[in-house]
Amino acid sequence: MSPVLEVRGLVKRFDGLLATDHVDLDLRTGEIHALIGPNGAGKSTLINQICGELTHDEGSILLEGQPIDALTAPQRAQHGIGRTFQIVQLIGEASVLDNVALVEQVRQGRTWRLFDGRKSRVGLRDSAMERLSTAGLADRADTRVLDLSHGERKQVELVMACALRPRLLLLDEPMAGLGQSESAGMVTMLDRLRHEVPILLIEHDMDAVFALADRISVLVYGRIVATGNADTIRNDPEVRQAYLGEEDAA
Ligand SMILES: Nc1ncnc2c1ncn2[C@@H]1O[C@H](COP(=O)(O)OP(=O)(O)OP(=O)(O)O)[C@@H](O)[C@H]1O
Repeated sequence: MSPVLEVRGLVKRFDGLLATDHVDLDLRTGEIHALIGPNGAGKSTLINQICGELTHDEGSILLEGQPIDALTAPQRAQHGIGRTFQIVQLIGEASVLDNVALVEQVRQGRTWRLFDGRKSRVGLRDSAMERLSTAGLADRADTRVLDLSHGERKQVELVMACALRPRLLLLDEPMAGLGQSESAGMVTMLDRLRHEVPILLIEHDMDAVFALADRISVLVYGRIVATGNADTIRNDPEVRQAYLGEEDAA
């Protein structure tokens, strides 16, 4: 079975800088693949090329075996490349359940109206409630989004991104700005979601990365220097040197 996402020989140059240096990477069904690396290593640049916000100079990107190089960012989103925290916007005055139900409604191709009849409303709310239960957020269903904590909002955004049923999710630092218990909540939630949608995860929180990732790829100066499970990465000499180098510089 081909990987959900395959990046082959990707190159991105900014003037003289090689920001992406012949990167090969794949994302498989059911996995969380973390992309880590020091500041400026090229993680965001790589993710931006995958979702189509940046063009690449060389190489190819395949979604379920099909090249998507010629597709624009909106077209890639339509083909199932999902990315929080940009693709969905929360309606603060509405409940968590209604926010998720609205995304269900949009996915089902209905008009953007706050529910057009009791029957459809019940169906959409049932689907939304199921999603919230799977994510461990059922007890917040009736809470207004305005009344959620920052971490809970990020979790709801993630549920909404999943309600669009993407083929994969690109997550750029989902733990950023979260407190300790909120990070723990996000880790639990991502752990549950991996079976629903494969995730390419950029994250600086190494505890979260080591807790969640099936595989980890390490990017240094635009180049993947190692890919493997947590133990392989922890013991890789080039990785240790890259991170030690960063500590020395601090
Ligand atoms: N639009 C741009 N024009 C020129 N250089 C850029 C541009 N975007 C990024 N760069 C450079 O490309 C390199 C990689 O940047 P990028 O933001 O992808 O790294 P990163 O690994 O995501 O960093 P961080 O962890 O700090 O977010 C950096 O040297 C950065 O200065």
